[in-house]
Formats: sequence, structure tokens, C-alpha cells
Amino acid sequence: MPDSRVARRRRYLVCEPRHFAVRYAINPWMHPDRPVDVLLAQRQWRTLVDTYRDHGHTVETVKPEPGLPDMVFAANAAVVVEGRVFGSLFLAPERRPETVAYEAWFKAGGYEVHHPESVCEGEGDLVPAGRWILAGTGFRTTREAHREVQEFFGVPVIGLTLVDPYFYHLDTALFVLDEENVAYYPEAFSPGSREVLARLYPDAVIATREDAMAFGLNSVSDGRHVFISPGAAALAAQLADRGYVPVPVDLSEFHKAGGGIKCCTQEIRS
Ligand SMILES: CN(C)C(=N)NCCC[C@H](N)C(=O)O
Repeated sequence: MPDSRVARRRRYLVCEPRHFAVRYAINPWMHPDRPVDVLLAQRQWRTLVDTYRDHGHTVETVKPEPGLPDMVFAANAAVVVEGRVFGSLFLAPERRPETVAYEAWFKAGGYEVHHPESVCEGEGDLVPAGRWILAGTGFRTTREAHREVQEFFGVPVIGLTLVDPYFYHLDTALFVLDEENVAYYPEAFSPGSREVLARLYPDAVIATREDAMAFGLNSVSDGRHVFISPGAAALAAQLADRGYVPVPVDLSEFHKAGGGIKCCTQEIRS
């Protein structure tokens, strides 16, 4: 495979896991009785930030708020396309106050935030993919929100139904490699949605359940480097065969809350 993959510099928003914990259970990964090593989580998160910066990306931070243990999952706070911000309305009451803190960050940067009318969890379920936005539903973000997103951005929104509670957000089951291609785990989707993905992406990288359960599809790609969970070894090998450069970053402590690399990373697209 020629060395043809080109990285594009990105701007990422992240939130330090100062108050990270598993205090409630809103997905099958979360067990409040199992301990979380907060110091290890902070080291892992710092490594992610340093790795992004080492690869030339801009990383900005939003101030973590006490009492919001899931606020570290910045991807869920909004989806930003061409400098326009479509905010979130979380399903879980425990997460709803996060939107206030993120909105303050966006406002301070001169962005206006659109407030959705229906449950919508940002880039967790809304994945900009070149000419369209892939949109997950089934567990969190609603079909009504998909319609609202399409009206707001004027970009086609392609609804995909998730069927496995372990993959409750689209970004646990699929990630965008570049403008043209994605990687995904087919069994996380309804039969019709699988067909849609096969039509849109005949050349997609197909992941195994093992890759997906290791949060391998919760990866971030800059078009060349793929920041990926080290547990997803088979997926990383496939990516390397296609000319991408896997960059392993271990966020195992965050898996205990049902999140990984992508969940911790909001892309600010100008
Ligand atoms: C990849 N995923 C799922 C994310 N984009 N976000 C992680 C959110 C975790 C949080 N405890 C929750 O269940 O909402």
C-alpha cells in the first residue's frame, strides 16, 4: 500500500477528568460498585492530549464541573460543522447539566448554540462524514433530532438504527477514517442499516465484535493517523494494511463508564 494517506490538522475540545467517576449506570458498561482509578484515568487522558498535540492537532479544554462525572465525554456535548453548533439534550437527567458548561465555552468563543427539541447526544450519535452526516438512533438520539439536524445544517442526514445496548452510541460502532471511508461493526446495526452502510461504503473496514468491545471503533482519525484503543489489535492491523497509521492510546479506565478515545474528543469543524 503506498504511503498515500494525508493527515489534516484538527481542532479538538476536551474536558479534564478531574471529577470523573462511575456513580450511576446508564449503559451496560457502568457498574458503580466497581472501583475507578481516577489517577490512572487522569494519566491516560493526559497521554491522549499529548498524543494529539504531538501529531500537530490543536487541543482546547473546557473547565470540568464538580458533580458531573461524565463531563469528560466531550464528544456528546454538541456537533460542530462549518462553525455552527448543534447542542445536545441528554437522555439521562444526570447528564443534562453538562450542556450549561459546554454552552458557556462555545459562547465565550463567539459561537451560538442551537438547542435541540428532542434527545440528541452530539457526536456520540451524529458523525459528520464528508458529504453527509451519519446519525445513530435506537438508544439515545431520536429520529426527530435527526430531522432537526438536517434542517439546521442543510446536510443530508442518514439515519442508522443501533440494536446492541453495548453499542448505544453510533461512535461505539463506527468511525470515519477520511472523507471517503469508515470502519464499523455490522452486528451493532439493524439489518436495513447494515444494507445502507454496505451501499454507502462498499470498501469499509469491517471490525469484529472483539475489536468493538475493546472500543476500537471509538477511534479518532485525522485522515492518516488513527488514535485507537490498543485492545483492538486486529482492527489496527487492517488499518495498517490500508495505509493508515494506528497510534495506540489506552483509555481503559474510561471504558468503565462506556467511553473511549472518541467520546473524550469533540471536533470543532470550522
Ligand atoms: C462512545 N460513547 C459512548 C460516547 N460518545 N460517550 C460516552 C458516554 C458515556 C456515558 N457514561 C453515557 O453513558 O452517556
